[in-house]
Amino acid sequence: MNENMQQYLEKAQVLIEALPYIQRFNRKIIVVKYGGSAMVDENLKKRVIEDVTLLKLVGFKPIIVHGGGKEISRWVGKVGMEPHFVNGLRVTDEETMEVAEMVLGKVNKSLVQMVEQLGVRSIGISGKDGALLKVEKKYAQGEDIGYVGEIKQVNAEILYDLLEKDFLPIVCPVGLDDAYHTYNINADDAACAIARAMHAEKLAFLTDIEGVYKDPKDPSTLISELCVEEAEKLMAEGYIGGGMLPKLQNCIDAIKNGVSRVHILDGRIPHCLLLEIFTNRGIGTAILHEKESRYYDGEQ
Ligand SMILES: Nc1ncnc2c1ncn2[C@@H]1O[C@H](COP(=O)(O)OP(=O)(O)O)[C@@H](O)[C@H]1O
Ligand SMILES: CC(=O)N[C@@H](CCC(=O)OP(=O)(O)O)C(=O)O
Repeated sequence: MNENMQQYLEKAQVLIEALPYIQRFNRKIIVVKYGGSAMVDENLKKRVIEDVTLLKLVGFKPIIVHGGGKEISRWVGKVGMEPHFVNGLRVTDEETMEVAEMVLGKVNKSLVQMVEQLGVRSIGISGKDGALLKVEKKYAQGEDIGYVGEIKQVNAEILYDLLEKDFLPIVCPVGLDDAYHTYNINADDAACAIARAMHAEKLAFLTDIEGVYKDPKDPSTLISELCVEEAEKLMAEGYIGGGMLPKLQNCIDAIKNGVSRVHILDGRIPHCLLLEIFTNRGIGTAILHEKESRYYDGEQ
């Protein structure tokens, strides 16, 4: 066999290895939370969008829920204000809300544009559209943090309709309360609530860190599997900080409420989503109901 033929066979082997995973996730809903921290590099952004588009084209039903926290902070700074967070949630006064909605809207349409460019039909909506995300005011440990919303209802039929018509929905985390005021929603909260309401098979958080660390300053402490009990213990003991707090809290919530597989992945690794879904390479941190192997052989 010549060298060329050998290379072709290796490529075919890679493709055929994806078959059990394609069978397993065929027509299944996968919610991808695309964090603002992993959006800063345009090339990586393109890779992420290519991955999600590929998932759509091979028969999965992906939904993107995006953030944009870093970009919001940049613009908040530009208008002369200081960003403030309590437990990973942005303190959102009226002016901050205005900036956040503008920035998130822009991020939303830029992602739609990239998906459309790859030939897949996409619709970008905020939680206001069709009252997708109904909220009530959220407090951070009793503290008033302004227009921050806690999701109390997801009108999932809008997303089912979009999926039915073969669109790739892209959701931005802004919602309405009963009095039709605008609220800022942490994108991890939005992704989790949507995954629960849509009975998603998988929820993947793409962020800018390898996964959950016991000590973020020590790379050898990366945790590849975390059951709910261990995750709750890590949070209670103060090992988790910043934006990882709402993320991990939402991972636990999703797992407890019927989402089968929840992962925190490093969006800085090109094609991390494909690697996680189509191989058993085990990247990032998998959150599990209880201790089990994160791998499956594709025949379950
Ligand atoms: N124990 C921990 N393990 C991993 N990351 C942590 C931990 N504690 C705090 N973090 C921080 O959480 C950040 C991820 O949250 P965030 O910046 O909000 O990302 P995203 O924009 O993707 O939601 C990491 O970059 C890291 O600085
Ligand atoms: C209430 C709250 O914190 N809202 C977030 C919404 C965006 C977000 O969550 O973006 P990332 O996923 O990139 O962090 C914020 O204003 O930053």
